[in-house]
Amino acid sequence: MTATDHTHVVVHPDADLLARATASRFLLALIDAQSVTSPVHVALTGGSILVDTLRAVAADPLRDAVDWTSVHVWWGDERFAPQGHPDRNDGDAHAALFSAVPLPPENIHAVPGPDRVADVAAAARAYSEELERYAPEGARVPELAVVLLGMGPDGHVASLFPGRPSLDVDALGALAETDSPKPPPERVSLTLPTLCSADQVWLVVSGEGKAPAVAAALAGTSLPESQGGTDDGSSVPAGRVHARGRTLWLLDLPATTALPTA
Ligand SMILES: O=C1O[C@H](COP(=O)(O)O)[C@@H](O)[C@H](O)[C@H]1O
Repeated sequence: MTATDHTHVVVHPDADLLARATASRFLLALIDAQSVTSPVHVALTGGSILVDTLRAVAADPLRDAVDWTSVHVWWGDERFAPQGHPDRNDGDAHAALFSAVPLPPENIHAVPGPDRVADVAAAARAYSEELERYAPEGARVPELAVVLLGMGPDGHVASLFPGRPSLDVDALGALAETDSPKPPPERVSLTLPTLCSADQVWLVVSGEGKAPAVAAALAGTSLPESQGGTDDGSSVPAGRVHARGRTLWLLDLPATTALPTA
């Protein structure tokens, strides 16, 4: 199903197939990107289906066709917690994937936690500086080949939540969220323009609980306040992410149940 010229919706029967198909698609995208450029920058986030996808990447034989030494991993968002804290997104990704592939530790760009910087604002500043260090001459952020995003039932992506001022930050880089409606409250997120600067953004969403947010995002509308939305007609955050190249919605069947039937 095609939603617009650059936004495409792909539906898989269940969450397991969604994770495995997304994993193979991701590995092919890396192999493809490596045929024309090096290094290749990607951004990951947390969330249940994303971790299952990373586990499927580790189990996919295609992983051996990737030159992991030229892959750089960034975080779409990270919770402001010390290294090794269970709240952090990077711990899950390490267990699911990084421990299984020859990705050099220096290519994994972790967001600093309270064990390394004074506060969440300093963490966001440090991450923006790190992004700029890897950006092409004159740019603020690296060229992200693929950004993998999960989505919350309220339509949030990375740590950009409905109705929060962080959604309107128009600078490239990272921002500090100090009052996330989903715990923990302090997080660092890539800004919306940074997500949209990627060549491809893939929104990977599973489960009926997220179906209303999928439908709202694809229609460009809000959710009711009772579902964590703003009820003001503006698009849920996920619906505001449009990649420079292709935006892919990768869904399982239950996540499509609120979409209008063709
Ligand atoms: O808080 C977060 O939530 C979203 C979605 O998580 P899920 O468990 O409902 O799939 C995630 O994508 C984001 O990175 C994370 O920090």
